[in-house]
Amino acid sequence: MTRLVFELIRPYRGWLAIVFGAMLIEIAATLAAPWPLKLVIDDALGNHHLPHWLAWAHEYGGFGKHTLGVALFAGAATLAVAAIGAVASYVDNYFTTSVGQWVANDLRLRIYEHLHRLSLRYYDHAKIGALVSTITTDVTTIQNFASASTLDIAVDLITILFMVGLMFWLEWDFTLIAVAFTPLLLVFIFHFKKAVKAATRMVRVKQSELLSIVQRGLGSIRVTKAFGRQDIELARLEEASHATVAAALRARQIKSLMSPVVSMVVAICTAIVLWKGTSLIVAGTMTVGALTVYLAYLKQFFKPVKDLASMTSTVAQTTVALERIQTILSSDEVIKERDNAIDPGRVRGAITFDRVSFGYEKEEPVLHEVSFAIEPGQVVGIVGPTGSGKSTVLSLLPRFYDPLFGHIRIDGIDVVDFKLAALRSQIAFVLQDTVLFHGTVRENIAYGRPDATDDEILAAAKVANADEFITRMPLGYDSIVGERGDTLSGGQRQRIAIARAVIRNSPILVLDEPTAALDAESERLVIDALRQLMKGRTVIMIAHRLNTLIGADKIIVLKDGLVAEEGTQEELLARGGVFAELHRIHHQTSASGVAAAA
Ligand SMILES: Nc1ncnc2c1ncn2[C@@H]1O[C@H](COP(=O)(O)OP(=O)(O)OP(=O)(O)O)[C@@H](O)[C@H]1O
Repeated sequence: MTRLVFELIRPYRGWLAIVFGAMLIEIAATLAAPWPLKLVIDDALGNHHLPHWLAWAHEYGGFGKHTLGVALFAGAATLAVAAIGAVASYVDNYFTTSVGQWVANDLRLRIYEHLHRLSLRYYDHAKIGALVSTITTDVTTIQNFASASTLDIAVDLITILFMVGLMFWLEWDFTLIAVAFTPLLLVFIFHFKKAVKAATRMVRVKQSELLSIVQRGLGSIRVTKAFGRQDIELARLEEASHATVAAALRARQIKSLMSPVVSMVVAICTAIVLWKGTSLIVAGTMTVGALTVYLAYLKQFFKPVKDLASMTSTVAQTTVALERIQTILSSDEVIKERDNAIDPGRVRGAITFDRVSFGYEKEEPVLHEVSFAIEPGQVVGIVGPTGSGKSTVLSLLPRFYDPLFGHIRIDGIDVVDFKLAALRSQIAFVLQDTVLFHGTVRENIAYGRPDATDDEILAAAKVANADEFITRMPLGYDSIVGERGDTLSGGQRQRIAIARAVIRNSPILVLDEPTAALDAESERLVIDALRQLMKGRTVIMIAHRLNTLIGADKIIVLKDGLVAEEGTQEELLARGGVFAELHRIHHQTSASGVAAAA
């Protein structure tokens, strides 16, 4: 974690040096502030002359030659000290805020970039709400800390040291009594730090859970409404919200003890100083001015101590935030690219699976030694009962996951030897349910290739049978779709997805039953568009409904993660195995469906 902190602040060390300089000046100003008061009490009102160490001031405008001259000097000194302190404080604030903002910016980008590099395996377990919470709240906590307290702790410690030094110089024995309670305070603060940290961590965990629940609940609002289960969602939120309140109150309870304890210690020390100081003045061994400086210091001496005490909670929050960020950054479930990875340019599209075994969890294999070969330009259907591993086979091809054993090759090159971007650019997807991003239709089509020209986008939409409905939209290609944009029908979304794939122009096309959710008319339009898209490409398509195996040259039948059969439709039917059985069930259900409808 320390490494992370150093990495984060390294680019800003110049600014931090300025901040540190400004803070030292502030400390000097703080230490100097009570001295003019001492001058007024001891020298203006007392012996009417500046002390000998200020003799130089006699030369200037009569400062110090008479009572009011001393007072004038004290006044001028107060102003000068305040002005220097104010400038230093401005510089300090300006640069610390900048450091805070930029550190937060760097962190956000770094986490988001890392999240994008993580493999889908990571997201099988991760809670998106918690990740959102880290990239927003935890980063803001660090930003606030960096802006407000980065060097405050160091400065507080330095101030305390200097003050104790000066107090010893003024009256050492007296100081010993005054600060005798401080170690007790430090022990107290140290012990509380641990409790505060644990409580803070719990608060953040509960807050993240809250966000996850809201995110999940709103994400599935259609289902919730359809089943009228708002009460369950509300109850879930209520429970999490109560847990958050309980955790926050527990943390508050611990933190609330800090301030009163410190205040009591301050009061005890001040009482001792007042009592002992007065007796010293009466005995003539101490001046009234010295006691004033002493009391001012004592007040200021406990301010940093108090700050440090209250900072324990800020420090705890920051440490917890850093821990949570570090957990994300250190998760290395990344699909790794080899150092000597290659970009072979456009492939021809030959695909081989060579004894590929895979499981989402190591102990639960989903694919067992799956082997098959696909020629460039072939159309291959993958069929099999539900849960047999069809989608899994497809997600291994672009390396969403890596196989546990075996090799997947494209044009004879192992997919792990490709540069990731090069590998993925060879493959276009049209899936069952297409996600449209918030943006124009144009941008959504160009998502397949951001540098596509308007003409290319138009041509792709035409091939995808999408141009006709897009031009009928009020703003045509500039209509906003996706989240909170115009809603499109399932068939229209699929045709935009096909246009996306057309524009990507990849040699390999992966279809995961893109017509599954469509009515007959939309299905006809989409299949028509797909036929156009499939021309000249290697196509792997998953088919749950066997009639969607449009013009497949070959069918691979999976069962329980094994390749059960392979061949053309005719061959497989003739064989009377798994495929023939699926075919029989399929026709039976279609027939009974037709009978029921009749
Ligand atoms: N992300 C995941 N994490 C853990 N297990 C998974 C994950 N995705 C799928 N599985 C499991 O892997 C097995 C194969 O799933 P897969 O989705 O590949 O089958 P499928 O043949 O495509 O099924 P369907 O026809 O229902 O879509 C199933 O047992 C499934 O529960």
